[in-house]
Amino acid sequence: MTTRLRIATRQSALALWQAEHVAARLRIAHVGMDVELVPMTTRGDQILDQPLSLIGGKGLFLKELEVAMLEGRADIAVHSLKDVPMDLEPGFALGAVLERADPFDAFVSNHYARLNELPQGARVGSSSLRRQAQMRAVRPDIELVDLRGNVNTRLAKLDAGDYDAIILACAGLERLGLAARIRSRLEAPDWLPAVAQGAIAVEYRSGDSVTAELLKVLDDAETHTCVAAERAMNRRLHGSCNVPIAGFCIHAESGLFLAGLVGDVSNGRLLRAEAQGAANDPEALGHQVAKLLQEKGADEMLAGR
Ligand SMILES: NCc1[nH]cc(CCC(=O)O)c1CC(=O)O
Repeated sequence: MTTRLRIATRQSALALWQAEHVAARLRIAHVGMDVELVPMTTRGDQILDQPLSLIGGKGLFLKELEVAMLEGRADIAVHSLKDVPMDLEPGFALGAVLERADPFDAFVSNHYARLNELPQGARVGSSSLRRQAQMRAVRPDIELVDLRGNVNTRLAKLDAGDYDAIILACAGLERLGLAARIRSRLEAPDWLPAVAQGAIAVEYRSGDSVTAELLKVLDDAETHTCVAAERAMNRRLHGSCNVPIAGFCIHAESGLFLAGLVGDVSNGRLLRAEAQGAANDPEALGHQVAKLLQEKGADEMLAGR
């Protein structure tokens, strides 16, 4: 039996919380197992002065962790699934998707309780094209200002007075004990989250069947199914980094329900589509919603035409 499992993780407070959470779950599930964190810095963490889309996208947050697994310095890596590219590097797979936390975005401000209370021309910080496009759609008057860095850095910039409000994921704030910063939720169906937002995933070397077996206990089937539909939609719409795409799937009594959205940051135009599908084929539903969006012009919008 494997007695030791090492978890590669980024060193942001959120990443460490998530890795610790997975470690604690593994220790409970596999009594006597020695579970350790292997914290490391990624290129995505180092380059903070440029938009992610220009420096190589979300994969930058995974690379160093994958190298650690290849070199045998770690056995698994823990990620926010929304930061994981639609196609993993060859030789890697997701061994578990944990039960989803609050999937929605949070409106965070020291002066205003909700989006529609913001004065004309207020400054809102977010570097997410998805958040920017939806913001532009509901409030074309808002001045969108770039804001990168980890959750605490972004809150510090808000508190310094650089912004009237910022948009963050509820899940990240809750995990860091910062739920009190959530002034209101930006909820479906009006405002859609990033594909897989709120879900934590565990990556491993796909040949490592021993580790795969150990991870199974962490998997939440319902979350896994929903994020499979969302990620299938995103993959079909093409997976280039940080695109203005949102998607949210729920498991209703009658099956899966997926809502998708593609936006244009320059003018706040949004394309929306939704469909229902069978719970045993989330990919088919994802592809169906992607097709509906493409029929409305998603490809042209995403290509900037
Ligand atoms: N882009 C960074 C990131 N990746 C995952 C989360 C939140 C946690 C989650 O979605 O599981 C965040 C912070 C944010 O968007 O506010």
